[in-house]
Amino acid sequence: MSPAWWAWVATRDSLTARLTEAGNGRPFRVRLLEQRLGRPRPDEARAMGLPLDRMAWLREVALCLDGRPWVVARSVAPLAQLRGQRLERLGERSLGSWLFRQPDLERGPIEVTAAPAPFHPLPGPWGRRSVFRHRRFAVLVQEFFLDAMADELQLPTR
Ligand SMILES: C=C(O[C@@H]1C=C(C(=O)O)C=C[C@H]1O)C(=O)O
Repeated sequence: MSPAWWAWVATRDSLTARLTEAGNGRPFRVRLLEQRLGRPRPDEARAMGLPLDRMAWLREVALCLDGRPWVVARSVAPLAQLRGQRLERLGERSLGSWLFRQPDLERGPIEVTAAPAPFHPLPGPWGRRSVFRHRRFAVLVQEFFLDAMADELQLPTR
């Protein structure tokens, strides 16, 4: 991985904040693609140490700068660990800006993949995911960086 992409893929603070900054005045927007209850994919259940038959709150968004998707993200929060959080009310507000305001937030190790997003057709160089926990609430956040972002920021292809 090029150092320029590593700086994005390895960042452990809010991607929402970083994208807004990198957008350099371009309007940032979270576009809600899907929000529903359902079963996580088997690899997602494994990443969270969750039995395969458990239901979760699933959310898919595109993080857009000036209307163009730069990142697509899918988040999975097991129902049993929602602890009364009203995540369905987030709508087009960023999950990140809520998450990073939570006290005692812990972020697990970041897993990286060169495979494309399994839930979205737009191509991109890298994907990553990690589990956030605060108290007993847990959410797996998976983010795939898109070619459009590489174009706009003149990043290397990989
Ligand atoms: C975890 C973050 O939240 C971002 C916002 C998301 C959303 O609104 O659904 C999803 C994943 C992230 O790309 C972050 O900003 O780092």
